[in-house]
Amino acid sequence: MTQPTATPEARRRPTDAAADDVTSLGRADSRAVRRRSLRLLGDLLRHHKPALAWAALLVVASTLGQVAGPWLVAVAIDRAVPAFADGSVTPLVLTGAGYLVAAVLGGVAAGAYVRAAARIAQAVLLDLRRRVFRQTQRLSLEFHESYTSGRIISRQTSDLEALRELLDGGLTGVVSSLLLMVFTFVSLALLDWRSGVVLAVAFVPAWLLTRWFQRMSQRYYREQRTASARLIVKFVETMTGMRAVQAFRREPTTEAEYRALGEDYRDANLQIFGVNGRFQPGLILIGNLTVVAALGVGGWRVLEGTLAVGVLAAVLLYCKRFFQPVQQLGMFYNAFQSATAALEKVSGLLAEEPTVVEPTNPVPLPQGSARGELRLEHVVFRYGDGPVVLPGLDLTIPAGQTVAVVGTTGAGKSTVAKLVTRFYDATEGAVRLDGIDVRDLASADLRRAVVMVTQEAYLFSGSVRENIALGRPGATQDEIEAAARAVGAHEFVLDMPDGYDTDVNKRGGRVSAGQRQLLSFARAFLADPAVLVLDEATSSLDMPGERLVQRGLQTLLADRTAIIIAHRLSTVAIADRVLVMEHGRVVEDGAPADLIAGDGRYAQLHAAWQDSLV
Ligand SMILES: Nc1ncnc2c1ncn2[C@@H]1O[C@H](COP(=O)(O)OP(=O)(O)OP(=O)(O)O)[C@@H](O)[C@H]1O
Repeated sequence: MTQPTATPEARRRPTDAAADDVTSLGRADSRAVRRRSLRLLGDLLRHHKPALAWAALLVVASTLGQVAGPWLVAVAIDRAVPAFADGSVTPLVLTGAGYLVAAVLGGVAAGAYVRAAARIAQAVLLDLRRRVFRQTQRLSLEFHESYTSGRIISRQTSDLEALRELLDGGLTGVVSSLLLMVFTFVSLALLDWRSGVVLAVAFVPAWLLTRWFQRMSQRYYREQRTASARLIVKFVETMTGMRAVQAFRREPTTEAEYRALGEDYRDANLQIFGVNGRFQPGLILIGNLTVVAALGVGGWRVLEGTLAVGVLAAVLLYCKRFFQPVQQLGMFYNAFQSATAALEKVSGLLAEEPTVVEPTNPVPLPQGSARGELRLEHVVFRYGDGPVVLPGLDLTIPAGQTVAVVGTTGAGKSTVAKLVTRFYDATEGAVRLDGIDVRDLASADLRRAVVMVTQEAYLFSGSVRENIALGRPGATQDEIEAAARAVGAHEFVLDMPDGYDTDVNKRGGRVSAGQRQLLSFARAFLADPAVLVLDEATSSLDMPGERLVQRGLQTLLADRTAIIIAHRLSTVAIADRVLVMEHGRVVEDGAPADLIAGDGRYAQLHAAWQDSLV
């Protein structure tokens, strides 16, 4: 029943988000990344088949309208004008009318095509935006602890923006340009195959130049996107850590780092322009040389009398037109490259699998709710393929017991909290709630039974009421107030400008660290879990604040299993049992009074703490 835990090897997928910052991929990886991007694109477009077919019809119609022009010019010069000279006006009127109809229909179809393509593009972008957001919420904490928020922001912003730019105009242009080239070539070959050969020969250097451009710009676009992501990451990191930056006078260093990253980004952009600067004129040159060659060969044949003047005119128009879309294609190719690189990154993010997986056949809790007995059975744990943090932990916490976990920093206390709350899965062994492996519990059941209150006590934008109600959506005002009263938050909430309706992000709605803590206690009280995990919950409080919180805490902990990870030994006093951890092992385990009476680690810690109070 238990889900197999992913091995570190299985978790490392070089083509996925882990390889995000790599700019030059090997051939196989590059192909895998491309396949993944195309799969995503195919999946996104799957729902738009009728609309795509309609857009394809429109673009074909508009291209036919465009390539009909030179053909009609040839007919007009070679047939209609001589016929007119002979007194017959009908051929000239018909070709003129045909030209007009082709031009109008081509224009109308082109307009309709742009609108149809834009509708598809916008729908695809909305879908992608939602997928990225849903995926980032779905992924486990392990992912978020390594894939920084800055990188996710750059997926949601600059990468989706690059895709938007392509889909908004570029792609429509690429499709119609390609089609125009193919149709132009076919029309030319049908009209005069020898000129078709001239064009085909000229296409070889153009194709080689385009391949070179593709290769170079692909590399530089990858570099550009990576440089842009790094820039965003640095910016977000500095902004979120502004207090630390200012407190430690890191401004000059961060500025220098940011400047260096900005220069990398500039250089990456310059490289792209360098490649462009060679590609565009190269193509123009090839295009003009082709026109010269077609004119030379065609002119000779006209003089020989083997080619009609009208056909030569059409040939020249076709040759000129053939290279126009190639140039356009080159320009769109930039947007295309940028978007491909973005799609590669976004598809990498979307291909990530949560490391904490929902069981396929969840085991229900007996009687629908948990009692709260926790058992860690020979739990071995390491983060990814890092060093072993917990070498083998056996621990039983009976339902209703309050356990304080203390120990040196880095001993593995928070790790135990993350395993009990199943933000991570044990590498070996099992964590059981009421005898059931937490990996077999539906996450809804687990989250209802086990609630974690962290030091940051995060408040979402919205009112105080909404923030408390997060504990139990649908709770009544009375229940919310009762929860706030129970933990001692009611009074200060009433003192706020709009009481429970105060917006926590508006002026006057700002709360202190201790008050925020109490609000998160109220939230947890309302959730009424069987097991409560408090990670460093009291460490940021001053003494009076702490006393207030201490009282709230006692109410909160009554009748439920609790694990408190605390640096403040005053919190430990309310615990039934203390665990002292060191290097991932429990080195002492007993009632606080018993441990203080002894001469172990906790007795020393306690004595040192008491000394610090006087
Ligand atoms: N997300 C992570 N990725 C990799 N290693 C981690 C991660 N979180 C913690 N560690 C490592 O695991 C070990 C235990 O960390 P943990 O946070 O559990 O310690 P702790 O006892 O809670 O420490 P503190 O009291 O300082 O919070 C440390 O060596 C730490 O470097």
